[in-house]
Amino acid sequence: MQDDPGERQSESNLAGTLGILLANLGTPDAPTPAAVRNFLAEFLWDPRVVDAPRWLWWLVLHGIILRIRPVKSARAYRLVWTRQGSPLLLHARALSEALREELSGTQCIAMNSLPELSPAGNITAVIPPHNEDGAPVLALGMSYGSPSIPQALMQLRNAGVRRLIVLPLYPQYSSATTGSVFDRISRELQHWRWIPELRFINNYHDDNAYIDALAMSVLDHWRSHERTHLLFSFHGIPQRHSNAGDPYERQCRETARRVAAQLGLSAADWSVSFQSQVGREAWLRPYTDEFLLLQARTGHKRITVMCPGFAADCLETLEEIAIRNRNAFMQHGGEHYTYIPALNAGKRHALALAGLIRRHAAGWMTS
Ligand SMILES: C=CC1=C(C)c2cc3[nH]c(cc4nc(cc5[nH]c(cc1n2)c(C)c5CCC(=O)O)C(CCC(=O)O)=C4C)c(C)c3C=C
Ligand SMILES: [Fe+2]
Ligand SMILES: [Fe+2]
Repeated sequence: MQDDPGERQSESNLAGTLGILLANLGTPDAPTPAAVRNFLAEFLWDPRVVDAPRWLWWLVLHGIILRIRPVKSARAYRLVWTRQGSPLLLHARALSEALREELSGTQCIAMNSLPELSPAGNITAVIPPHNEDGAPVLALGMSYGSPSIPQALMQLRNAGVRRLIVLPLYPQYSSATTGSVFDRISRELQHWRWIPELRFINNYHDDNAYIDALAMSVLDHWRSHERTHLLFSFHGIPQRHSNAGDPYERQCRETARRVAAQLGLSAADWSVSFQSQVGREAWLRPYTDEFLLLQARTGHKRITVMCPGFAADCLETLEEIAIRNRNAFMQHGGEHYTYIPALNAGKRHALALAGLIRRHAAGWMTS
């Protein structure tokens, strides 16, 4: 059990700062086989990601996968790696900064001024907590690799956070991603003496401002690129997860439907597909790579692709969609292929996430 600095704080600090934990998947520390191996060993051992029987999976993972995949994946990572490191981490850090900026005019309501606690029933009293301007404190934590979720939680705890909103940067809920964030947090909090108040954002697949930001990013793109058939490509999950009640596929399709409706597209103008499948079992269909080859040969030879499930560009969008699938599409008869970047640290994205946080902080914040 870890002692909590909060326990040693004065009465006035019981007000407690509001903390925001932005969570994402994680990425290797370097585009090398050794670093990718470390990352994959942690990631692929998570039973939410691969739910095969443990002893069998341990043998397959360590005996086969971790001997082959790190070399292949490191090669792919090298194609998108930047001077400042992994694109996923760079974009997530920039988004976190943009969100901090967006929330900087917002103040926490002190715990002891909540309506039910205030004798006067007055909720306007605002006591600035530890950070100077009273704005929430943000930390970025990854489910695998670093900065880790435990590191982010520690940062928030050291800043005096007593109320915590967790925002997994996955617009569509899936057990493999959002569920893993929850597991990682609850595992860490088992060691804390004083657990903070906690709100967990489950998904935001149909949030108006998120849909709006996506639709505007398409329009922005089409201002300087040809307007073509629009493909919404989402990361896949095993079909089995979907059959067992994971709402992911339904939420992906709803996001796409809402964006298409906002753009005024007819049914023939857009499609949905699922990318990045791993292993031999059936994943959600249609597969993005197969769908694109079919289009290149006999369907829409001019295509625009976006990946609304990725809050930040990463290996799966930059290497798989913008490079690998593009090359295959063009080599098999395709004529035009462009990729619309993820929302990343864009103003509309930060605004959408800030709105989401404000709504989930009802009673905890004032603007
Ligand atoms: C093996 C099972 C996997 C499941 C299930 C899965 C679901 C899933 N993943 C994301 C988002 C990302 N995945 C990323 C990389 C990645 N994913 C898998 C496997 C599964 N993903 C692997 C093995 C890898 C590593 C790269 C590789 O070797 O191909 C990333 C990018 C990380 C980066 O460093 O850039 C993201 C983001 C979602 C949203 C999802 C389910 C909905
Ligand atoms: Fe993945
Ligand atoms: Fe991949």
